[in-house]
Amino acid sequence: MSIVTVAVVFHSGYGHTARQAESVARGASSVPNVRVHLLDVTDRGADFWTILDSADALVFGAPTYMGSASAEFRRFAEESATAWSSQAWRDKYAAGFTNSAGVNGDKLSTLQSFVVLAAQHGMHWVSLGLPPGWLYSANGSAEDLNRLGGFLGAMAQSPSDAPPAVSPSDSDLRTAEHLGRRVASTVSTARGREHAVAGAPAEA
Ligand SMILES: Cc1cc2nc3c(=O)[nH]c(=O)nc-3n(C[C@H](O)[C@H](O)[C@H](O)COP(=O)(O)O)c2cc1C
Repeated sequence: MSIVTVAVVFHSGYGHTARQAESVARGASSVPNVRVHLLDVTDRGADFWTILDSADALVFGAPTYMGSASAEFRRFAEESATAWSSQAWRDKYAAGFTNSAGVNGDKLSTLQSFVVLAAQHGMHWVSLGLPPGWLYSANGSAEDLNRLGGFLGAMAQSPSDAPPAVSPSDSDLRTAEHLGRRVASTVSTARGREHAVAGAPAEA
């Protein structure tokens, strides 16, 4: 069984989205034969772009600032034009997550910007794959997975006066963990199929 690699590439100004990123990484790591890299766009090692170019999947994460991804993440996105020019990320898998203070907070706008970024790179988008929780049912609770009801990716909410030690909530972190697991499983299954097809005897 070959190893697949998932890179979680994120920005966090004050530490809340970093907790979400760690949860995504934990979920991806729970899938066998998966190697995970957790990469902060503002703290790059010399091999930052090499890791991204060689990963099977990239999970983009940023806080929602003024209705879209933070400027630091946008800088990274613009710098990825170099990878775009050589189509280095074509046919990789992509997914995304965001966190903001408002329950809505225009988080969808941030996730949509990640989808467009992935599409520009020719990547395959992996959705969250969870039904909406909480207020979607009279029996729902704030402890539900996907309590914020996103479909494109994992959403989290951190009240402005709550430190990262206590926010995002446990349910939002479990939702992020689910996303990481889903991306890693999706890539593992897809790469397994590709190997099976490559190894199959040619038809007569
Ligand atoms: C410049 C700035 C703009 C923000 N804009 C929004 C926003 O549009 N919607 C929202 O709900 N929260 C907004 N917030 C709140 C942050 O999204 C929230 O505090 C988040 O938890 C910060 O994540 P971080 O600790 O990873 O930076 C904004 C915060 C800052 C500093």
